[in-house]
Amino acid sequence: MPGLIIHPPFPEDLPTAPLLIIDYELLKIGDEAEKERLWKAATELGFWYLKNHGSENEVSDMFDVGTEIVRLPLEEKAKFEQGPDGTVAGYKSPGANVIDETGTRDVKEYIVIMKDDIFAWPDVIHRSYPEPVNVHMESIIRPFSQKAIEVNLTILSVLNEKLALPEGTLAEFHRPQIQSQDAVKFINAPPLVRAVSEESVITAAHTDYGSMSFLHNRLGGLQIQMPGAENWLYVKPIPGHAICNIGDALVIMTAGLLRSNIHRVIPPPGEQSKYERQSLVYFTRPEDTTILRPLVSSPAIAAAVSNNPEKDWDKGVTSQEWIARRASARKATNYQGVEAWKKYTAGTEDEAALARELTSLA
Ligand SMILES: O=C(O)CCC(=O)C(=O)O
Ligand SMILES: [Fe+2]
Repeated sequence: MPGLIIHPPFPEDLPTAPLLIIDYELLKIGDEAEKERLWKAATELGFWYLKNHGSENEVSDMFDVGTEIVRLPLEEKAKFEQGPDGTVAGYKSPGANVIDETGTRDVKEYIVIMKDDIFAWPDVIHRSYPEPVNVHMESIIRPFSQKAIEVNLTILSVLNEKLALPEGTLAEFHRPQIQSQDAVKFINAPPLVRAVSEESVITAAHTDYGSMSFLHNRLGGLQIQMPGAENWLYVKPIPGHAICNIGDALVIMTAGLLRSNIHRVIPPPGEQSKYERQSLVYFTRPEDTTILRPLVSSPAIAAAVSNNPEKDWDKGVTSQEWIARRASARKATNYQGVEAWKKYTAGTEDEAALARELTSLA
């Protein structure tokens, strides 16, 4: 039973990133002080821990499902390979993605199950999946997704209020029943001893593509750069706590008021490196046809736009196009050298400086 593995603890002597711990129960009852702390976390760092999220059992079951999938023979998993066209749905085999500008291939594998397929099942909207997905769809994958959507939409509603957007504005762009690139992702990376060298990253530095990510990991390895700093700090996993972060779509929609922080994954530290590293994310992303541009019905966002006329926040692409560009540029088969890698994998990381300037004014 994968769930029974006892991992060594995260080393005590490593510097870690000071993420705020936000209490989901308090957010749900509308606690003003907690909403203010969420706003601080979302604007200053874009990353925070979430406790009392009420999905621990669903998360644990999802780790078991994910493990069952990655244990299938590679030939079986390969039938569901994502392909190079920018779709995020399906299986990604080890080596199918690039982790740096020189074209180094990755060692991790992952399976991405789309929200639209989860709720339409047994009908297929985007694609089909390995058999364990069908077996556990109704009993595990759908209940987990429901909880994750509830958490992410609750957070979006607090941010909507803090941004002084007309009520329900962010919710209108994230209706669960409308097609989007929302997805559950389960990632599996081999132990250091087998295939990963200490220098090699598991996941290249990136910002997330969408709106809100609800992440669960058990071993260290996730790292972030604090605003303005070049060095990487570990985000220490805390049992029962999710890690939440903002993605590019919300940076663009808020003209930089919210922050999508750069992060990467390296092999787990110390004794933990001897173990397989698994993680689970639910990505909430705007509906596919949403055009990424600032929501100027918020006075604060309108001011952020007009105070920075040189900044072109109107990306002229839909959410789906934004995601497809970034996802396809990471495929090893699409790798075209350093310049193309930089250009096509780019997210909103360059807007971070502006976001900082604006939040310090707020
Ligand atoms: O595995 C992790 O802890 C983080 C994964 C991640 O950043 C991602 O998949 O976007
Ligand atoms: Fe990420």
